[in-house]
Amino acid sequence: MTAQLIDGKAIAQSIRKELKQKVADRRAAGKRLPGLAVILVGDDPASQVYVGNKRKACEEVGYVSRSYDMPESTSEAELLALIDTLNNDKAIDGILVQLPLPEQIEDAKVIERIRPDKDVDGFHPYNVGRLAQRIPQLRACTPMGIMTLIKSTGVDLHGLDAVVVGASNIVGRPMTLELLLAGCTTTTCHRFTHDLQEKVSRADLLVVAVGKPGFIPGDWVKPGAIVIDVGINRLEDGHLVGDVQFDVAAERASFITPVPGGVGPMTIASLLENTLYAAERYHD
Ligand SMILES: Nc1nc(=O)c2c([nH]1)NC[C@@H]1CN(c3ccc(C(=O)N[C@@H](CCC(=O)O)C(=O)O)cc3)C=[N+]21
Ligand SMILES: [Mg+2]
Repeated sequence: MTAQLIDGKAIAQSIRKELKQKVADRRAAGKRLPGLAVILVGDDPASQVYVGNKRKACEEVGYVSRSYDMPESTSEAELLALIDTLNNDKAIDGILVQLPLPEQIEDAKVIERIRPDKDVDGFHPYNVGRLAQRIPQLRACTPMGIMTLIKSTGVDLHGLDAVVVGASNIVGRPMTLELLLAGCTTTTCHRFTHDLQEKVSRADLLVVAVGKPGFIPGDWVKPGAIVIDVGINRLEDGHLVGDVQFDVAAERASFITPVPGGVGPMTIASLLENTLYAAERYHD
């Protein structure tokens, strides 16, 4: 392998260490602990793993972590009522509603009900709009964590051709906005894109978030490119793999993220950063 691994697990760990110190400083100054409410509706096993990791990370850094587990049958009105309560709760700086939600609940309605100053996922149209207008406040966690990973390489991003594969509201779109803000020339690819290989193979910086194991063949990667793999796909044998064919891509890339231990832990680190930001900027 010629690429350098970007160790998301280690970088996330060092962010948590810094946050833990900041929480200790707050405590010493007689300030309140940051508080995060994590809501899980239903019993999707992957969601349970992610939410468990978020709650654990919260406790590690010393935040108040409140958990709400609601049944699959929860109505939209019941979930909105809980959000209203948490919106008015002075001990809560951030509210995270784990996606996907059961089909009787409209995601957009729930996201828009969360007060923008408690939207630590950065999914509310207010916060997305702030990023689009290059005055970000709370930023979507996965793209924010990826920017931290990319910055750790020390590579100057100005003028790089960046290609994002995937255009979801939670990763692809805000990712493109982040890269644009950082000075890249951005291309966003999606299900209607013609000649994906041609786009991917001219990327100096490639971010893939499609959720299909090995979707991008390694030999599409431009020699020297930075490759960020957001996919977390569990194979039948229990193995986790990304959206990029890792072994071949790692022979060509300059830097590459592993799966697991790349983007996933950074998503959680960014959530914790956002929660402290919300406390300090909006609620102190
Ligand atoms: N409202 C909301 N906010 C989210 O941020 C959100 C969400 N909904 N729904 C689902 C996605 C996915 N996501 C992950 C978080 C941590 C890992 C993570 O910890 N990954 C570990 C491995 C985890 C494993 O073993 O499966 C790693 O990559 O090393 C992965 C994925 C947050 N998401
Ligand atoms: Mg992720």
